[in-house]
Amino acid sequence: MDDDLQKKLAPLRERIDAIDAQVLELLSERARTAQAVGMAKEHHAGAVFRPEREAQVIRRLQELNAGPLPGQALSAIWMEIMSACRALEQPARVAYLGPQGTYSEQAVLAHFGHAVDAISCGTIDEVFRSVETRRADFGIVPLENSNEGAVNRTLDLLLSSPVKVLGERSVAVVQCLMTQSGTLDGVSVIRSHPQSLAQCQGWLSDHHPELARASAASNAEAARLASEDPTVAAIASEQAAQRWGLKVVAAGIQDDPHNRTRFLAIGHLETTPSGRDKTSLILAVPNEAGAVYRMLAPLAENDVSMTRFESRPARTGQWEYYFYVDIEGHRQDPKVAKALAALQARVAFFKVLGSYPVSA
Ligand SMILES: O=C(O)C(=O)C[C@]1(C(=O)O)C=C[C@@H](O)C=C1
Repeated sequence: MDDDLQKKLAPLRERIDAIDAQVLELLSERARTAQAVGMAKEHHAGAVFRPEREAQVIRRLQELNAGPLPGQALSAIWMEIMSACRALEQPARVAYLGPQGTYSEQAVLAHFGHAVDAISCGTIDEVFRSVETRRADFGIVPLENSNEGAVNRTLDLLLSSPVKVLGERSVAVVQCLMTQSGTLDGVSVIRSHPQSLAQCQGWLSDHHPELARASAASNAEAARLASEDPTVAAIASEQAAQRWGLKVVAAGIQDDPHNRTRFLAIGHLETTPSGRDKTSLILAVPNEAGAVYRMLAPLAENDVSMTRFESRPARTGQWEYYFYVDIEGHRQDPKVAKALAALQARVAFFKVLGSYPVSA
């Protein structure tokens, strides 16, 4: 390194070393305090994971932040700090739709941090079952993709399962084309999950119309197959490329650059209000004129905003539907409680999936 630069860097790096020592001291102090919280909770049989508290910690720091670190960086750092502190109290077991390297795994890490026991499941049903049987404390399930719409299996299982929704997490989908060599030489087929192939079909037709496309059980599985066969290219996340030792040929090849998938965190917890929450419901009304309008009137009358409305056939063969509705606010907020009480009195089916903090 050039001498002048060395001279300038040495004192700055010394300063960084000193600051890191201070940060470490404070982090250790924070961790000891979290352990004390853990002991108090154990004494009172309180839950270790408190989603509303974690949301408040991050929102407060976002407000205090004067830069230069961007808010997103702060959230990611503090998520990991809380994850590590939480694990000192008790490590969370989180079931997700595997294998490793899927966007579901990314959602686990973004929502709970890295200090968790992540349990890879083969199907969305298995994620629910793991939580129901308490093999896992929590689960992460895909709910909807901004291009492809709702994940119907998740909607159906939310209807039948006793688990609660306790959080949401949106993950940017950045599809990458990857091979063993980092080129497409000798490649004859591109493999991925059908939904991912659909999300990249414009790019594939423009750039590689000559290559066959074949489906795989998941993107991560496609990456695994590519790691074993030089004639296979996979479309998957960058994490999957790392996991399977593949090189990225092209990144961000999805046709919609804003493509995102929203996941739900499920478990047995009831959250308390965090100050900015939403509530997810499933409703059904008799199949008659004006029924949906009447069903929703209590929301408007109580000034409660609806942020999502999705229907799913009830499979009675009668053209009846279940409605999946998200509203702003926590079920314990007075105006939400009032709206829900009025709503419940008017519908044929009423289920509160959960109230939980709006994700940052
Ligand atoms: O405040 C608590 O209840 C804690 O256990 C501490 C803490 C944290 O590290 O800040 C850790 C885990 C909880 O999910 C929430 C917050």
